[in-house]
Amino acid sequence: MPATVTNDTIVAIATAPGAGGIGVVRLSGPAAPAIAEAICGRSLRARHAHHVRFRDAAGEPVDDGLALLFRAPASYTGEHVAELQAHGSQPVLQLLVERCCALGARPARPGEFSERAFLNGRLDLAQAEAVADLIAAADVHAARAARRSLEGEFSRRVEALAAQLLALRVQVEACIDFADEPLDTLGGEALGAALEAAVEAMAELTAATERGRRLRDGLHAVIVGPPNAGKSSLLNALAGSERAIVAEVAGTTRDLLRETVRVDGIELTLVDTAGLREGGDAVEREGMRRAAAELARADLAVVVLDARDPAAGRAAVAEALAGVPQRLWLHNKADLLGAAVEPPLEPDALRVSARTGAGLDALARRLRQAALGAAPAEGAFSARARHVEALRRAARELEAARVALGDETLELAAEALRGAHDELGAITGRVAPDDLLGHIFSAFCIGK
Ligand SMILES: Nc1nc2c(c(=O)[nH]1)N(C=O)[C@@H](CNc1ccc(C(=O)N[C@@H](CCC(=O)O)C(=O)O)cc1)CN2
Ligand SMILES: Nc1nc2c(ncn2[C@@H]2O[C@H](COP(=O)(O)OP(=O)(O)OP(=O)(O)O)[C@@H](O)[C@H]2O)c(=O)[nH]1
Ligand SMILES: [Mg+2]
Repeated sequence: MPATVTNDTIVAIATAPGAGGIGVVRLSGPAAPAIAEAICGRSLRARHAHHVRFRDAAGEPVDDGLALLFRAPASYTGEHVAELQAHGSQPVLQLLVERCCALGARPARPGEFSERAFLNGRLDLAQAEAVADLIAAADVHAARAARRSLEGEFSRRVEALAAQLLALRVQVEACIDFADEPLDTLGGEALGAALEAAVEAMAELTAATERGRRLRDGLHAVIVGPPNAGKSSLLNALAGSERAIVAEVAGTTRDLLRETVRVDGIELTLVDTAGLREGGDAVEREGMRRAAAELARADLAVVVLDARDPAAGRAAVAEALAGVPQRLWLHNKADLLGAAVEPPLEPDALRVSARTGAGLDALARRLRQAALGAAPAEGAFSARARHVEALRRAARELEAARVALGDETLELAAEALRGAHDELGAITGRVAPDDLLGHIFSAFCIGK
């Protein structure tokens, strides 16, 4: 664990900027009690609310409010913490911060309170990230999920898997010590079974973490299809306003158009793209290139075809779809279908009309399913792309361990298992390089 200087005392306004009913200045560090007591002009009993006058250097009252003292280690950061709860006036709060600094505190960096909570073992890294995600949550679903991660739901699952991997490492290391004997006689079969179980647990946790990541970041869905199929019309229908230009001529959309829309409580980044077809002028070809690049990063491709001739555009998009994790096929302009000539619909496709709105409810449900996966949202925890990536790397290491075990190259298996174990450690911060911590905490707001 990286050691940091925590013999200094930090201070920041903990409440949001702007005028408010109440505003809180928070101090953390060894001098927090003395600084707060100097400003309040009296001693403070830990975990008691005192109604006091906050005074400046000249003894003039700055404001009256409540003072709270938390003695280490029973505080958010694990250090001495003091709070001056004043009226929510920015000038008053700034005066109080300046006074704290004159008395020996220094302004906190973004996320520094939570960083200290992490460094003092009050929160692990995934929990500290969940604090920031809770604060930034866009809706109650995301907030509830962040709350579960803050409570340690995600961390416990990561740690359970890490314990499984540790047990495997111990077994493999033990076998290495008896390298002269064949693996069979050393319980190689049980080892293989334990590794399979870990692979399965890893896959399960990765899927749940993916869902948690989508709860936090939303689903990145890219609308693609042949020109004129109604992609821009669909974006407008889902966004509820005329964001994109719609026109009868094919090749209307050239550039990417991004919209954040909420569908059924899920945040979606929807991206409208240029229609894909052979040929086109230079601008249109650039548009198609951008569409393909956007697709390569998508969670979901929403493929829009013309319901009257769905086969027509399919070939043009097929190539671009390779590698996209999920696809949703739409036959748009259903309103133009005469009942008698309906072309058959493939099993997973939806028939919609961006013009009349028909089928858009069903589409919303499918988008929600795509975002959350098949599992219900109950019990969902929030997670970040960083966590998903670490789990993916861990899964690759496990795969390498499986191959190595099959080859009876136990040193390689041990090495791969160690790699997988360390990846999990980086999620909770058990193994955390300094630059990772700096990266994570600097994205917090000041005062958190
Ligand atoms: N006024 C105020 N409200 C706040 C915070 C705060 O710092 N100040 N929080 C800050 O983010 C959150 C609450 N988080 C907190 C976490 C731990 C402790 C604390 O004193 N923990 C001790 C005692 C445990 C107990 O008695 O429950 C400990 O863990 O040992 C306080 C607040 C949200 N609301
Ligand atoms: N009848 C009917 N017309 C539609 C529907 N959706 C789109 N259109 C019409 O189809 C034409 C093309 O729509 P756009 O939304 O611009 O199609 P696009 O796929 O974005 O086209 P490009 O940007 O050129 O690739 C317009 O004239 C729309 O009004 C629909 O559901 N029903
Ligand atoms: Mg368009």
